Amino acid sequence: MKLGLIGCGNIGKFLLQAINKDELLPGGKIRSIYTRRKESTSQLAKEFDAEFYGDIESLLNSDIDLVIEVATIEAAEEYALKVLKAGKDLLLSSIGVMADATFEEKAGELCRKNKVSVFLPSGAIGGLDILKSAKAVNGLKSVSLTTRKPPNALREAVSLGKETVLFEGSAAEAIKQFPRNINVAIVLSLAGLGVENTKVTIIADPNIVKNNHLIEAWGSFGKLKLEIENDPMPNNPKTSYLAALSILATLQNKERIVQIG
Ligand SMILES: NC(=O)C1=CN([C@@H]2O[C@H](COP(=O)(O)OP(=O)(O)OC[C@H]3O[C@@H](n4cnc5c(N)ncnc54)[C@H](O)[C@@H]3O)[C@@H](O)[C@H]2O)C=CC1
Ligand SMILES: O=C([O-])CC(=O)C(=O)O
Repeated sequence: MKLGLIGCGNIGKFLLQAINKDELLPGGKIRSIYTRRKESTSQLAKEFDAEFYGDIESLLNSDIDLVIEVATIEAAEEYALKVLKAGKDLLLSSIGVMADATFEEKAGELCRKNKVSVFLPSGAIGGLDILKSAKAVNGLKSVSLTTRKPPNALREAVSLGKETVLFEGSAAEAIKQFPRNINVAIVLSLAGLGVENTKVTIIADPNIVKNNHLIEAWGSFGKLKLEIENDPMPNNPKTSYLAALSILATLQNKERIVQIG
């Protein structure tokens, strides 16, 4: 698998180490990287035997077949469709971009036309397999997500003395107000009841140090209650380590003949 990266912060560096150094994706290599930070990324690219490109067109013209976006929703909005137009598969970490139905439709059209795919990792949560199974017979009735993070992992590091509910509403509204923090709500919506019908609560809790996500759902299958207590990435408390792991796992799974789940 010949891979390109858009963005190279915490998750990007994790992938460089895991794939190019630790060889955790057999036959896979990150060959090309695009960010807007020429100095620091060129240095990183050299260290991990990849090529730095200062513009997206050059990245897309390089010898890669799948692009991993690990930047921001804004970057995903700007570049995702270009990736598909260029005939490359796309893996998105900023899944919030898919909350926009028009964007999702355009991406689908390009995938069909160019015979490419979009991969959406489960990110910092789990339980998507259960929602998908429940939905198979339209038997899913309710899905909610309660995200609880330390204040420094939320927004522009809110400073609060006590537990505070910052948001209650739909996943569609949550991602508008918290584009850096709640991509998980959108992947949950896509697997389940959609962005308008997935309920989200975001709590800043000064008494915790981990990123906590509680998923509750019910339907004709029964009831689901799944709580994840995520260790944060060492250099970015906003991002859970599991989000980075899930990208690597998605790439590993793509190569498997026996598909699990
Ligand atoms: N699906 C999920 O569960 C989760 C998804 N995420 C998504 O992953 C993204 C990356 O996370 P981290 O690596 O921790 O963030 P980070 O802030 O450490 O790194 C982001 C990188 O993207 C680059 N970047 C920003 N805008 C860009 C642009 N327009 N063009 C090119 N590069 C650009 C930055 O220079 C930086 O290198 C987050 O912004 C978030 O959207 C994060 C956590 C969980
Ligand atoms: O990493 C997490 O816990 C969740 C997150 O930031 C997101 O979904 O954007």
